[in-house]
Amino acid sequence: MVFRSEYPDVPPVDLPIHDAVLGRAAEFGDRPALIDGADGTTVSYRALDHTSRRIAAALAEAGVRKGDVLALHSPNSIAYPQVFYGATRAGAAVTTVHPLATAHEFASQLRDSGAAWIVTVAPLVEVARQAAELAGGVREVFVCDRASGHRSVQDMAASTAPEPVVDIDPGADLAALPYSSGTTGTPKGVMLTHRSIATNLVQQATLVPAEEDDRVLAVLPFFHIYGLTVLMNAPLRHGVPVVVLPRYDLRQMLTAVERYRVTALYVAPPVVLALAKDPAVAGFDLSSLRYVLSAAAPLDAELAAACARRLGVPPLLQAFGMTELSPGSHAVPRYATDVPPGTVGKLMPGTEMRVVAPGGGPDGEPVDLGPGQDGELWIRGPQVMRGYLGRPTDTAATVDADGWLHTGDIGRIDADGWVYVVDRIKELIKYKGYQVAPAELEAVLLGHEAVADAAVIGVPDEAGGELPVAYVVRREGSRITADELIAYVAGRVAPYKKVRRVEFVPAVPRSAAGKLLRRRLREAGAREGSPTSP
Ligand SMILES: CC(C)(COP(=O)(O)OP(=O)(O)OC[C@H]1O[C@@H](n2cnc3c(N)ncnc32)[C@H](O)[C@@H]1OP(=O)(O)O)[C@@H](O)C(=O)NCCC(=O)NCCSC(=O)/C=C/c1ccc(O)cc1
Repeated sequence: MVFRSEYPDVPPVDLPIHDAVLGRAAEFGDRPALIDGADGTTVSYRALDHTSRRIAAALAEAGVRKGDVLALHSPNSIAYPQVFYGATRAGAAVTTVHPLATAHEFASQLRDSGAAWIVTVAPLVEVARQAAELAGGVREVFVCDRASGHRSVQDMAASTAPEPVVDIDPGADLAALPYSSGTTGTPKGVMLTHRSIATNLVQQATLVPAEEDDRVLAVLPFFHIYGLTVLMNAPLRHGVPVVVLPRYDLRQMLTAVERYRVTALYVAPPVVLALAKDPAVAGFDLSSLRYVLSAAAPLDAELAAACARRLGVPPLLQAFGMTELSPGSHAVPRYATDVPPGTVGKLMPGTEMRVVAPGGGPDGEPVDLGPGQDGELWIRGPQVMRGYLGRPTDTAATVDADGWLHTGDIGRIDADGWVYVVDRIKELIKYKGYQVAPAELEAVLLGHEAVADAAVIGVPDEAGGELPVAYVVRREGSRITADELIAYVAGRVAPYKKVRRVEFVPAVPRSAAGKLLRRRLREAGAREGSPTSP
């Protein structure tokens, strides 16, 4: 049984992403496109369009060619979109890098993506240099600000080189190459074409349209597809100013909402928790807010209601998607009334969904379920990724021959077309809306000489959503402590991936073939209530 969107189809947007987003920049002219939420520096639409063209010219002169991959390694800033569209105009695909990635993590991404160019910022330039050295193949490291020995994007924006003429095929050429763990394993490059991202903008805007006088706050990171598309591409396409913050800090966020009269807040559940409960919220004038949308991780319905009540905004909107969906497949319509609590919304236009029984029928064939029944959500539409870069087996395991993306999430649809996500079959841990791949942490733990075996699972946590917890089998004779192992892992991974607790066990569950059975650990934990209490 295939569920179809109730909205009229949208035609695919066959434009390069910079044209899809900045096509009306001249019309928007001097209107602010980007406002630095910390110091108020403003970039107009005209200036954004102009600088992105000049940066493209300078990148082309430096040697960037169509098909190259450029790694963008920076917290949110008003330079970020300028570099992004500059790179795509030069024909490059942008692989976005977490600013807190370790040099090793960054080097893996550089190697895997084949990136030849890096754009970073002065505080991170050392890590970028190390990563480039480890990976090899990087031709130049640029900076958005200033760092000696590196060309600055600020100077490149004044380049007099000719703007490159690049023939982009929107349906085939990649605009972005974010990394996602998908349903299993370690991070993989998600191939998103110009067309998949641009079309998803239209799909999304059908349900959550921008108003002429909206102001969006970009506090979530641009390096994730949520930030890149919903906070950067989407508002800029409609002439809406984006107030940019470098990182999440509750007071700084509230100050920016008050000062710049922000109307739309796009967040993840940990921010909803703070908005609902933190005493600081009461000290700010947040009356400009018209709506709050939460995505990236499951949101508790009562928490959502408490947040809306406190802020005096309509019930919180949710959206659902994943990096592999450019990123959206469902959203609660901005102006809908009578929205049932807890729903992630309705199918976006041009999007189909199946709800499939996990495990399938007797021969493993998919068994479709009807409304009200819980199953794995399968999605098909123009927003589905082209695949994982260089990984045909992983791609085939995620997007089947008929184009259905198997999300790894369990959900259901009700008789009115509202969709709910209730569980997850993929083994990925979601910490504050960030993906943490258990296999990656297990590999780090197994690299320690005192560790004979290890398994990592997520356990529920109010503030983080889920916390990565490790079950470790010590080598005979070893007396290593939990704290020592926690510190060992923390020294080797980005902070959001830290193992938060370690339990020593005699063995971790494995199948006869040696496959780790993480689900067994989770089930054991659920039976005991608190599997990991110290
Ligand atoms: C704003 C959050 C929610 C909370 O921020 P935070 O509490 O400051 O923590 P961080 O997560 O930034 O940092 C992790 C840790 O690193 C630490 N950290 C911080 N900066 C430092 C430092 N410079 N040195 C060292 N340590 C540090 C920080 O203190 C923290 O430590 P700890 O408190 O122990 O966890 C942040 O986690 C966040 O942005 N999460 C969202 C991630 C995200 O965008 N995911 C999207 C994936 S794509 C997706 O789901 C798509 C959805 C979608 C679907 C459909 C649609 O239509 C639209 C969208």
